[in-house]
Amino acid sequence: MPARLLDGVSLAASTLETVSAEAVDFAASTGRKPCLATVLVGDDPSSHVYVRMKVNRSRKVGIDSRRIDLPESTTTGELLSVLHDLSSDPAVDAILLQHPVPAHIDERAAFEAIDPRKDVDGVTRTSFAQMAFGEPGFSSATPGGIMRLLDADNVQLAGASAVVIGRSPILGKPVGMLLLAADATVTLCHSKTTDLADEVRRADVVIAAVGRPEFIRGDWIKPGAVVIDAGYNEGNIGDVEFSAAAERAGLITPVPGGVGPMTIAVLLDQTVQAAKALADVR
Ligand SMILES: NC(=O)c1ccc[n+]([C@@H]2O[C@H](COP(=O)([O-])OP(=O)(O)OC[C@H]3O[C@@H](n4cnc5c(N)ncnc54)[C@H](OP(=O)(O)O)[C@@H]3O)[C@@H](O)[C@H]2O)c1
Ligand SMILES: Nc1nc(=O)c2c([nH]1)NC[C@@H]1CN(c3ccc(C(=O)N[C@@H](CCC(=O)O)C(=O)O)cc3)CN21
Repeated sequence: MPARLLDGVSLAASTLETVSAEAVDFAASTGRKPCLATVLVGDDPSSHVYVRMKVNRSRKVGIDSRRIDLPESTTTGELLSVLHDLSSDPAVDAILLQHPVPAHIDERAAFEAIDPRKDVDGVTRTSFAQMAFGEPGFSSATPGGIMRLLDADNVQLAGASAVVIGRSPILGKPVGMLLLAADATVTLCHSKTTDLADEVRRADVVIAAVGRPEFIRGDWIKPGAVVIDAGYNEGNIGDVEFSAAAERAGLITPVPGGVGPMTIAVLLDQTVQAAKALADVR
């Protein structure tokens, strides 16, 4: 029996209705809109597309954005200085540094230059620790979106075997922590994993976060499994071989229309939460 679809478009739309109402309330009480700064280093065309989507969506829900595009040749020191300035700028509530940065930049140092109170993309070690310990704080945007999708469909995670393919700092690793905090038995796979097919075959919940089109084969999927495809590759193609996987899965996210819209919804939700929290202490 073919899988049911997990609809990220409608969950994102309902989330953003609430976010938009909160942004209006914030503006009414402070006289300004919440403000998200996006920082992009280099000229990767798909990164520009993602940032543009985030900026457009912000505007629609009543969030201002400040776009900072830096050249490929930017040094770690220059990037840290931009991020420190944004962190101390009272007109900025939230900061997103687009991953990946060029290889010559120390990405971890850059993420740590973001004030954790403005870390709405959940990339600092403070946010990571909060996710790992199940404490309140900002989730990484995509992992947070994945958890909300699972929750909206009442997917049982306690005791489930969850297999994550990918361990990037913005996706695989933090989603692993959130699944663990939800009492799943978690396996994180990566490029050195010896038998990926074998790991995936055991999974009740599969999270694909590799960045390779249709890399996860449909016939690896355990019948009835929940398949979350976070991959977003050239041509709007996910990391899962969708049509074959949908024949076996119980529940599956489409690409587009699954995880992507939820990433932006969580980012903007957390932007309004950051603005409110900062306004209280300023
Ligand atoms: N929809 C959204 O909102 C959203 C958000 C973020 C990312 N994405 C998409 O998700 C995908 C992953 O993004 P990312 O930023 O996490 O990518 P990334 O930083 O390039 O990380 C990719 C991960 O996949 C692993 N990997 C690579 N080749 C592998 C192989 N042959 N077998 C097993 N694992 C392998 C890597 O392992 P090593 O660590 O060993 O190198 C790494 O951990 C991309 O398609 C990206 O566009 C979508
Ligand atoms: N720091 C950081 N945080 C991120 O969340 C992030 C990055 N970096 N780098 C790039 C990836 C890719 N991301 C995204 C975010 C949203 C969509 C998205 O909304 N996709 C829609 C399709 C929209 C369209 O193509 O028109 C979808 O339905 O999947 C895709 C990729 C977010 N990403």
